[in-house]
Amino acid sequence: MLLEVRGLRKVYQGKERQVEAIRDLTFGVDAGDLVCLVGPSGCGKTTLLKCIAGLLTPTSGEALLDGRRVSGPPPGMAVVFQEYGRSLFPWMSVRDNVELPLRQKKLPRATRRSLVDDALSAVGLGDTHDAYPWQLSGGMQQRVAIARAVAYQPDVLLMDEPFAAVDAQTRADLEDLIRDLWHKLAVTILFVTHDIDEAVYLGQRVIVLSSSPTVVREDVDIDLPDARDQLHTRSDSRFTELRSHIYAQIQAAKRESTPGSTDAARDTDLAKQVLQ
Ligand SMILES: Nc1ncnc2c1ncn2[C@@H]1O[C@H](COP(=O)(O)OP(=O)(O)OP(=O)(O)O)[C@@H](O)[C@H]1O
Repeated sequence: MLLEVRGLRKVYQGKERQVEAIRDLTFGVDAGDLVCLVGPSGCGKTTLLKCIAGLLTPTSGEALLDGRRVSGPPPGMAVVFQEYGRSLFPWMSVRDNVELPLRQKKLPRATRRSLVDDALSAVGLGDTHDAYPWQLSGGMQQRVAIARAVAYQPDVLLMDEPFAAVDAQTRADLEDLIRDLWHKLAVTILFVTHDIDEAVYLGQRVIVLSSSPTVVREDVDIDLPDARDQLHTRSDSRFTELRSHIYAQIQAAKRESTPGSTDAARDTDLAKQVLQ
C-alpha cells in the first residue's frame, strides 16, 4: 500500500473551545489507484488532505507514504488546490510557474525544460508558455496548476476540490484530463470533491466520510468500465445506482450530525445533482 491513513484524529485547539474535526480515519490507497473522497460539507476533507500532505500535524494517528510517517511535506507528493487564482504566481509566466518546484528539486536546466514542455503539452497548453496566469481563463489556469503538479513527477497527487471554481463544461473536460493523465502517468491520485457525480465518474473507489467528527462511513467500489466518457458513463444505469447509493449515504450522515453543522447552499447543490 502506497498511502496509509491510520487512526488519524485532528482536534483544532482554539483559545475558547476545541473543534474535533476528524475523529478516527483509517484507509489505504494502493500504488496507481485513483480514489475519491466525498462527504458532507465541513466533514474535514481539507483537514485530512493537509494532514496527509504534511501541512498539518494530526492530534493522534498518522499518515504513511510508502511506509514512512509523514511529518512534513513529503518529496514524492504534489497537491492541487481549488483556488488556482491563489496557487499561481501572477508575476511569473506559465513556464516559470510550472518550473518553480523543479528548481527547488535542483534538477538540471535541460531536464526542467523538457519536463515543463511535456507537462504543458499533456494538459493541452503547449502554446501558452510565455503567457501570464491572469491572461488565461479559470479553466486554463487550473490546467497550469495541474501541469505544475504533473511536471514534478509525484508518486501521489492530492487534489482538493480542484474543479469547484470552473464552469460545468470546463469541469467535464478537466475530469477527462485527469483520467487521461492518470492512465498515462500511472500516478496515485486521492481526489477530494463534494460532487457525487464527479466522484463516481472519476474514481475506482469512493470513500464516503461521515459528518464531523469524521470517520469512514463506507468504501464503495466503483465497478464501472475503465473506459469512461461523459455521455455514456453518466447515462449508464450502474452509474445512476452508484450515485443514488452514495447520495443516500451522505444524506444519512448529515441526519446523524448535530443541527446547524451543515451548509444550506451545499445541501441544495447535492439535491440538484440528484434531481438533474
Ligand atoms: N483552523 C481551524 N480552526 C478551527 N476549526 C477549524 C479550522 N479549520 C477547519 N476547522 C473546522 O474543522 C471542521 C472541518 O473543516 P474542513 O475545512 O477540513 O472541512 P471540509 O470538509 O474540507 O469543508 P468543505 O466541505 O466546506 O470544503 C469544520 O468544522 C471546520 O469549521
